[in-house]
Amino acid sequence: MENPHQQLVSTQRWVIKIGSALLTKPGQGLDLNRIRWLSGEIAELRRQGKDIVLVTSGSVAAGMQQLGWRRRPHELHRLQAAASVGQMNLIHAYATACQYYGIHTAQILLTHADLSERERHLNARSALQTLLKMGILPVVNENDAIATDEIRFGDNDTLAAMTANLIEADVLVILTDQSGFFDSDPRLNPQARMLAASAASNPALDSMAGDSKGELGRGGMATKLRAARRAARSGATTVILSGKEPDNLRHLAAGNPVGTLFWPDMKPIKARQQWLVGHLIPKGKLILDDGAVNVICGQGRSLLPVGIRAVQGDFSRGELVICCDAQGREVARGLANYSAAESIRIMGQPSQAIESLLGYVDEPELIHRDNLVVTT
Ligand SMILES: Nc1ncnc2c1ncn2[C@@H]1O[C@H](COP(=O)(O)OP(=O)(O)O)[C@@H](O)[C@H]1O
Ligand SMILES: N[C@@H](CCC(=O)OP(=O)(O)O)C(=O)O
Repeated sequence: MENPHQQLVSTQRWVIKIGSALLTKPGQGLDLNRIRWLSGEIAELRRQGKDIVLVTSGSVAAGMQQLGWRRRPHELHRLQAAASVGQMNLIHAYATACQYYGIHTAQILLTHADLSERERHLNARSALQTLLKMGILPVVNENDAIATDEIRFGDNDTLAAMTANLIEADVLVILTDQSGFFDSDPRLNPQARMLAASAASNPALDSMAGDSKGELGRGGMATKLRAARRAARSGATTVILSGKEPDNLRHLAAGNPVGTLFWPDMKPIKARQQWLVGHLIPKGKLILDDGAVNVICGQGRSLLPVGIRAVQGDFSRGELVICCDAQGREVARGLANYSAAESIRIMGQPSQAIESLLGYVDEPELIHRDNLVVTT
């Protein structure tokens, strides 16, 4: 591809994520100046006709400064307190900066649970779509005040990618403190070289992305790479870009080669299946024999109990499970028709035996093909 950035010129719907590393300095709260000029850049993209959803970090750092805390706390209840205090300031900073450009802003706070429950997922999507239609800039963050480990996105890279899936964005821009994605962590290796572009699924990228991060960041590059791959599932192109250089967003919109671009090279999955694999939390694992792997991956068939060799975890009927090959590599995800205890009793057996083994039969398949998504 000659200049893969060129394809961004004609794109319409962008999710832009602004990370903690960019917005805050340890102990100094929010960088209001940066919020102001980034808002100006976003205003310019909107003037060019793009629909923008902003995903922003910064609530914990802002709250820490207001509460006079010098170190990011580790205890969940103190993080929740800092985030609740800081979120007020964060949203106020964006609202004020955007008002200057005549832009109305709206706050959307999400937890993983909001996106994993189908009805709430659809509600979040329609809320974002309505705001975009009305010309309002949605400003999204994790609802840290109520997020426990069970329902946490964990880092805003994941939240931004899920938001991109949710609204089927064309582009996900991850603004951070580095100019792009390097072949090793530039914080640790001064010789590291930045990549201009890559296919999102390129396996060589895995060993390049370090998990080191700034004092206030959560994910490092590893979560950004995972976010790029997640966004690619709904067909989005991701760009990791420095949010420190004025005009970077404008350059990007003009098709200039700034940052590192990851183009989607996997087949896009339908909206419902995306929700299924991307938003639900897996509750267990099924280990399949080679025959079962071949028919579900190669022929798009349902998974029958006869192809199961082992069952792990504790899941109920209707919950998401990961399907792995005999080597433990994930090959698919899907909604189980039987609980973990029932699956153990019927594994390795033909479907006709389910009734005699359990005393009842719900479905002949352990996972029906409509509820099964191949993920390799
Ligand atoms: N391959 C890599 N290329 C660029 N940065 C990397 C890489 N591996 C690790 N990093 C680190 O990731 C950091 C950015 O992640 P993080 O601090 O979580 O930022 P943010 O708060 O913007 O999400 C960089 O400052 C850098 O040290
Ligand atoms: N929701 C948190 C942000 C989480 C976080 O730090 O994410 P990231 O910017 O990806 O490192 C906050 O607003 O402080």
